[in-house]
Amino acid sequence: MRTSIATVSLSGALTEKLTAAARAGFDGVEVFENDLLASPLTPEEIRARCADLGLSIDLYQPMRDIEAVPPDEFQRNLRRAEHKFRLMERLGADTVLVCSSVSPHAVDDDALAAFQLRRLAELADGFGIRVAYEALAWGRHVSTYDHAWRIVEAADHPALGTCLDSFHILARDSDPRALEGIAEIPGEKIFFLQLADAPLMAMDVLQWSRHHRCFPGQGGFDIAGFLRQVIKAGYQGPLSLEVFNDVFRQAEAGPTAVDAQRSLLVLQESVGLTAPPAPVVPTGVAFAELVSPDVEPVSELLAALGFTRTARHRGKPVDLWQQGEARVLLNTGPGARRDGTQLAAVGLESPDPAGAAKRAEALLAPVLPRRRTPEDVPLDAVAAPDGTELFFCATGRPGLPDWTSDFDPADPADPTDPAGPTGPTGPADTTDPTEPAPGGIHRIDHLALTQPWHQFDEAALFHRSVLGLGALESVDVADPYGLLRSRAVTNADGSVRIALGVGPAPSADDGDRAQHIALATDDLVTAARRFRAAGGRLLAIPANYYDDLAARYEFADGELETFRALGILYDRDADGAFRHCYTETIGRVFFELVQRDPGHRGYGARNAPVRLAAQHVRRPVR
Ligand SMILES: O=C(O)c1ccc(O)c(O)c1
Ligand SMILES: [Mg+2]
Repeated sequence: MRTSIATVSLSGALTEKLTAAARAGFDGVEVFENDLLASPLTPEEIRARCADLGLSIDLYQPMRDIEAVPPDEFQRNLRRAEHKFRLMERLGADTVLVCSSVSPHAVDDDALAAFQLRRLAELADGFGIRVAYEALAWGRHVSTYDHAWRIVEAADHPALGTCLDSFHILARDSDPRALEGIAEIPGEKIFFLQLADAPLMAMDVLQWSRHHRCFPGQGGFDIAGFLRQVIKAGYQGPLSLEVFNDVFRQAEAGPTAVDAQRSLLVLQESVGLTAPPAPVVPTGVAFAELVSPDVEPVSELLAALGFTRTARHRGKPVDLWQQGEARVLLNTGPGARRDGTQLAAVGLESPDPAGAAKRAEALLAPVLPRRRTPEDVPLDAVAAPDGTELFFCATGRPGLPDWTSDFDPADPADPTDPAGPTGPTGPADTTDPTEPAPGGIHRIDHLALTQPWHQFDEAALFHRSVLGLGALESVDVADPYGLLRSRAVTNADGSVRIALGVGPAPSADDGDRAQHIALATDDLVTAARRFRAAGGRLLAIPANYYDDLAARYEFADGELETFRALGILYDRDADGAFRHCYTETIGRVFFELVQRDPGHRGYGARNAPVRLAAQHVRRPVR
């Protein structure tokens, strides 16, 4: 179906909004009156700009407080409407949205509302304009779609139809049975369809609508179920996004428009209107790639964690550090000095790397060049919204490009290999790095990626739709200097877990942009002791935390004291326990050691405030 977006959904001046919408592939726009009023362009110039960009103006909106008013006031409303119809003629817009009245002068009289809307439609018809009547969820007398439709039906004029807005409908009643009436409306009388999702919240509906709408798939409403009813009705018009959102108002229009278009691509797929390449769900984490100008401290940290430097990239300053199935690439190339230490790329084990990249491309993810240099193995990779590069990997699978082919085993005898095979801390370790010692690390448990403040919802939708991961509920975590939101996306067996976070506020502070790599062990106490014995420093946790743990859970003799001594945090639910501890932070990055009971699906969210406070203690005061 055609796609459209309301200018109110994007930030910037009208021309910036239009450009962003066109670039993201929208077919049309709803011009919001305020955007037009504030524009230095004449209506004719706006019309021409839209035409140049290949955008139709699908709706002009809103017209307010028209119907069910005393006759003299209605006359003034008609005069106001006529002005707007002339404006729309100049603009080349043929449909106007009329919201149900919120005026204290409006009376509760459907017959009067129908009569006056019919008069308005007669006037509009003379200009070749159609009127789409929408029930605002907080309308004074008309607040439901079925009520608005009854009035439109009673008015019975070809230039009068209804506008369905998913927010107003689902915010009032999301029971699937309440939506069945939509399919009963003749499709040609649904003049317009506005789509918006929203997180489920208990708050005043007007505030909810004006500040918290989001794109389909980013909130808690069943937009697909709603859309199925609209399609059943026979609606033929555009799918138009109308999203009032405080974050999107501030964020750059270009990426927001892409996020918006992606939401519609996914929505259309979910109701069977389109069939893009299917998601190829990743089956594991092949590697995490750090870029760092600080090769020594990072190498020392990896070595203390029990990693062995097993290989080096043939063409680039990239080392592979390995332990069990956990692989960390340490890239000290040119980008490192510019960006400091950060997690720049993630290798995801993929059953079909090329298919995964096709899916990503179809959903507007930026596809990265397959080869960085002519010698490199061609790898499929895309950029996530935060810029993290996602490589679709086929590690050790014959017949498919294997990233490990770009690496040569580290050679202990090679005098040009300054770090030596185990890094600067020690001699060659002759044990097999794929066989972790007791208390060793088996694999990457999860990756935690802090998103730019305005891309949290986009990131969750991206990882779900592009990668086919499932999203858990978002959790709020108190940080001493603000609130952190976190939402995990995972595959079904938990072999890929990514915790997406967003920091308290826009800030240049590395701590607020922290990323971490959580490493799985079967024996955290031993792992923590070994790390310490190898010179590693664990994040110290306050004694108060352990007093609280003692109150909440029963521990075996001495266990709590051991946790206290090592800085081990503990959480438990019906699915088992989660034990974890943290290393110090280098640049944006720290490591977590995790011992997860098999059924446990959490990330220690309950402990996060304590961990965050402890990390702040170690950072300079602002
Ligand atoms: O919040 C509002 O006033 C408003 C205006 C126009 C709409 O289409 C809408 O859904 C809400
Ligand atoms: Mg609306």
